[in-house]
Amino acid sequence: MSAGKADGSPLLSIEKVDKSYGKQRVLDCVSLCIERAERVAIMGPSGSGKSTLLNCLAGLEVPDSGKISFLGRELSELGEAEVTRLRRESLTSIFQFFHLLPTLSARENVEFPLLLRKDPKKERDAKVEALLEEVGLVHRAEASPSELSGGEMQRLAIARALITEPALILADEPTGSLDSKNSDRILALLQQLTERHQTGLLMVTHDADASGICTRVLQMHDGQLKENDL
Ligand SMILES: Nc1ncnc2c1ncn2[C@@H]1O[C@H](COP(=O)(O)OP(=O)(O)OP(=O)(O)O)[C@@H](O)[C@H]1O
Repeated sequence: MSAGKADGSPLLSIEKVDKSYGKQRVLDCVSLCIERAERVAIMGPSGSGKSTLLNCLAGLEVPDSGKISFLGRELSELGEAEVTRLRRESLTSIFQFFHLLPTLSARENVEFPLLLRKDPKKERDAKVEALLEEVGLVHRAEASPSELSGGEMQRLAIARALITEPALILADEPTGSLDSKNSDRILALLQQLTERHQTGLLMVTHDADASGICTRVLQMHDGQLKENDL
């Protein structure tokens, strides 16, 4: 079970986070609180700081000041190994260009996070099979990622992101490289699976349809985050 899931702290708490590259302030006093199983979209112009915020949340960038807590645990107080484990198991990501492992089959890509934490084979097989079924890819389980369509690759990436039952999925333009039919299918799947598994979703997107599956939509402008009136 994911650390801290049972206590009363919010899923994610961001308090007054600042980040600059040289003289450019990219995140300007960003604060945000996300409750468990909430789906939140961040929209805003190119260069406004959206990916930088996601990178800070994923532990890939370190804010200059401010506080980020995930399930009550402050990221800056965790060691590198713990942040890596968090990203692998509790706070997983999906991306515009999927980031699948090209030398592994579809099934092995989904299984990989469970192998890393040494789950027994029987459990791994059952979980992988169930998730491949949920994303409609059982028939493509032995294919390599390069043999899959863009929509199939993103469905596989979603299965891999969900296999460890994370508390939060970070999604950076998850429909950015898909046509509208595949994009609709991915969004429906993301909504359905995050609801079913009670997984939080924080999505950066330019796509109004994508933000439509979220319960809250925020706007980023010049490094500042503002809530939309829906
Ligand atoms: N590692 C870096 N070093 C220097 N500047 C950076 C770095 N990463 C991002 N930036 C700059 O910070 C600003 C914000 O970038 P960021 O990628 O967060 O924007 P974004 O809102 O995600 O944009 P897009 O919608 O185009 O992906 C941009 O001006 C970018 O050039």
